[in-house]
Amino acid sequence: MTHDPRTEPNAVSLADTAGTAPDMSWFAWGDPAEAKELEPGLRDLISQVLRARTEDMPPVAEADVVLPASRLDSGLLKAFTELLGAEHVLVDDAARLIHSGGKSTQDLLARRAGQASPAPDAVLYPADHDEVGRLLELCSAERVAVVPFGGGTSVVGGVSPLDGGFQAVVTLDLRRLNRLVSLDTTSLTAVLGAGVRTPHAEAMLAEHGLTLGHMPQSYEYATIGGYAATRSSGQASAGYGRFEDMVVGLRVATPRGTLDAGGPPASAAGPDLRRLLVGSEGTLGVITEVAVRVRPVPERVVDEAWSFPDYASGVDALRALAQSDTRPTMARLSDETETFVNAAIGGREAVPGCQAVLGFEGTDAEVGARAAVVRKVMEAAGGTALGPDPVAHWRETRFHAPYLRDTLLSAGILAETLETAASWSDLLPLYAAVVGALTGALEDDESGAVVQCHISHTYATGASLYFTVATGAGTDPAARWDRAKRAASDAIVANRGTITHHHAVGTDHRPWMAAELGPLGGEVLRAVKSALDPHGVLNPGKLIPEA
Ligand SMILES: Cc1cc2nc3c(=O)[nH]c(=O)nc-3n(C[C@H](O)[C@H](O)[C@H](O)COP(=O)(O)OP(=O)(O)OC[C@H]3O[C@@H](n4cnc5c(N)ncnc54)[C@H](O)[C@@H]3O)c2cc1C
Repeated sequence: MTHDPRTEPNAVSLADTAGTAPDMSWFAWGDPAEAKELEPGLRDLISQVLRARTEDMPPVAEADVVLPASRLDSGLLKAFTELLGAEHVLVDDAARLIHSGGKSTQDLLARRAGQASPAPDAVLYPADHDEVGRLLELCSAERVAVVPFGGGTSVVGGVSPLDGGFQAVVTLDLRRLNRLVSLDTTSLTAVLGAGVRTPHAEAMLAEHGLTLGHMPQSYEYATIGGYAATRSSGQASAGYGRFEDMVVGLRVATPRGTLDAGGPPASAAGPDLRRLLVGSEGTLGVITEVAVRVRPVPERVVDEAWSFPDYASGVDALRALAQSDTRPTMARLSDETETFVNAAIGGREAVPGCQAVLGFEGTDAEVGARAAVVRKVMEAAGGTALGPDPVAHWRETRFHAPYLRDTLLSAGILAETLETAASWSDLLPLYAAVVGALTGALEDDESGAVVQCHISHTYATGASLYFTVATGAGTDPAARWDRAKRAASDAIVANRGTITHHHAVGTDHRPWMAAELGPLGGEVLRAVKSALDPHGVLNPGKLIPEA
């Protein structure tokens, strides 16, 4: 991404604002105080439904977590300290523990049981692009593995500090790259530091009446660089697009130097390098700045829920919307099981069939008209309008689910998610295959399983499927989930789904990447990596399939 002087007259430079939320808990999502204990009656009911004997699974005390000793030798420590300053090179156990992995259920199970291995040998906090560049040159020369770390919300092992066989591994926490670098109010673009978390980005943009409109469930902690590195998708993707659609340009530090990609609104100058770097998950370089498209803060939000007799008719309705010119900003459709479970959790009477929630954001003048056109499409597809209340309930509770997962884990119940996407023609067979694979892998003497699903991202040619699974933890919860995840991933690949729609690849989806890319596709990625990262120090063991 180039800093074009032609945009300078409109560029607004802001002071370096801290804006960083506190670290998340080492064993849970966010602030563990938010994960309330499960009421005994509710726990009995869930155990009965799951046919599981549940036992408490409290986390060990932090002092009892086993961390491998730091392997950083005095020469490396001195070199990092000279580069960043001593206060930005941490080798203490508390910093290494928080950076020992992401937030998948497997990550949480391991840490709750007292295992934080692997852990980074040091956590480094560079201040800007140049420091990141110099660190990468040093790590490449010294053969030290580097793991970029944004918010650490990866659920696929993306931030696991694997050393790739090198002498040491360091985690690069990018929180100090936290500025709104520039804002072009004519072109409606903003350049944001990679370490900016979403609430901070939105607060800085709101001062100018602007918004990014990217709201994944992890938005409180996830960062701009992390979104670009993983091709994230937010809850209002129908209107605002996926994060990659918002990215206008990128500045990336690599062991070989700086790569600037993108800038102009469109180009025919060969393959789009911006697209190559978006989704590269820290394996090709460290994203330090992202230029994004921004929009005016919506004047009005209109919500409407709908019910459909069954999932198939709801899917048809969402397809009709996605293929029409007039679309909502947010569209989600729960299957029968999720519709029932959501109503039960919310203490509401369940509507029969499936529930869809739609949201419209925009100007006063256009939102109502758009909602009216969409209403006709929903009615023609057999939907019954339920009014705005169910959507209001979803909006109130939508960011609480990660805390519920922690509550359930402490009570001996696994609740985990996985996702995929496919064309409209393949969607329902894929849905049935994944539900079958998960229940087949999990239903046993130890427990039954509840598998529910929703569509939350729609496109003209297809949609995503997001599965939530609840099952008793059993005697070996990690092995139990591993079995289920493998069965689901095999079913996804066999039924023409993508191995991931928005969670990214990391370590967990890597075994299925050869099937996703084909042999030549894998070779292309390996060739690009060896051009940018000749010694392979960047995020080893992630994303790129082995030869
Ligand atoms: C409860 C929960 C809900 C979630 N909901 C959603 C959702 O709705 N939509 C969605 O898309 N995802 C979701 N996720 C997944 C996750 O939040 C996203 O993948 C997010 O984009 C990660 O951002 P992060 O800043 O936390 O990145 P991290 O977790 O820190 O890193 C993710 C990957 O990107 C790399 N990386 C990070 N920053 C950089 C950088 N600056 N340069 C190069 N590489 C980098 C890391 O090395 C790693 O491989 C959810 C996760 C959780 C735990």
